[in-house]
Amino acid sequence: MDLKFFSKPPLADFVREGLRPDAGLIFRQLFDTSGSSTYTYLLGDPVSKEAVLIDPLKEMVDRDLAVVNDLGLKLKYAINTHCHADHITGSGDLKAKVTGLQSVIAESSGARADVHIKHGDVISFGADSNVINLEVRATPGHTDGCVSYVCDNMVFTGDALLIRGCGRTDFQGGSSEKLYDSVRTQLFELPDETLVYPAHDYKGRMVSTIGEEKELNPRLGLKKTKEEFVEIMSNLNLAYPKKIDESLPANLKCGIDD
Ligand SMILES: N[C@@H](CCC(=O)N[C@@H](CSS)C(=O)NCC(=O)O)C(=O)O
Ligand SMILES: [Fe+2]
Repeated sequence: MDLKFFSKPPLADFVREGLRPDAGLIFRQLFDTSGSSTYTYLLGDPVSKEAVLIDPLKEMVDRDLAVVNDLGLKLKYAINTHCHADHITGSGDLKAKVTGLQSVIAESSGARADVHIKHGDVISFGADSNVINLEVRATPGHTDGCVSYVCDNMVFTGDALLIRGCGRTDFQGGSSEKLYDSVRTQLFELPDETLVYPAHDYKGRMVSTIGEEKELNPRLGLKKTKEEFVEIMSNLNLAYPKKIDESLPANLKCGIDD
């Protein structure tokens, strides 16, 4: 086995040790089987029980809240990596169901939210003795308002970097040149062991590492020049997401029905 690609399993029975040896981090990766192949991530502090969801879906809010309730967690934020084109965010429904919950998205997305974040900001939750930080890194290119969130040895990349792929760049102000620069300067600069958790996978894969993607990503791994990447992206010929016409307007309003 090539040890270069071996990383310590991030989860011990889904409770990761290491962030704080005495406390850890509650972590769940939840998958939408209804069509969008979206991953929603639940991160929680076992001490204070404060928790956040990254990229919740409207259709899956009840599933997410069941997990949150089972674990005795209190949701503080519904955090979005970008204004999604293929599904409606669960942020609006979560706000309606969870008192005090705040929605989060990048200011540059142009979408409505309670909290607008930008590159360099830090989103914090958890107890004073176990503060869990998400560092915001702007990773535009799939959309202009895409951000990734770094939490200790994990990065939540949204649609900027997918496992052995990346987000498309043919709508929502997408730019292949920008995406290449974002991945190279903001994501590939992270340690190779950093675990990559994307917003989607269409082939059943769940996690990768920065080291793997640098070596093996067929679109923008280190062997690819920007020119080669732009050429690849201009020939993807993907069909538009089926729900784009309902998703974009709804997500610009944070998924809240007027
Ligand atoms: N078939 C799906 C949409 C698939 C798609 O376009 N996915 C996006 C991410 S959601 S905006 C993407 O960037 N894909 C990149 C790729 O290489 O697949 C649907 O109809 O919803
Ligand atoms: Fe997207």
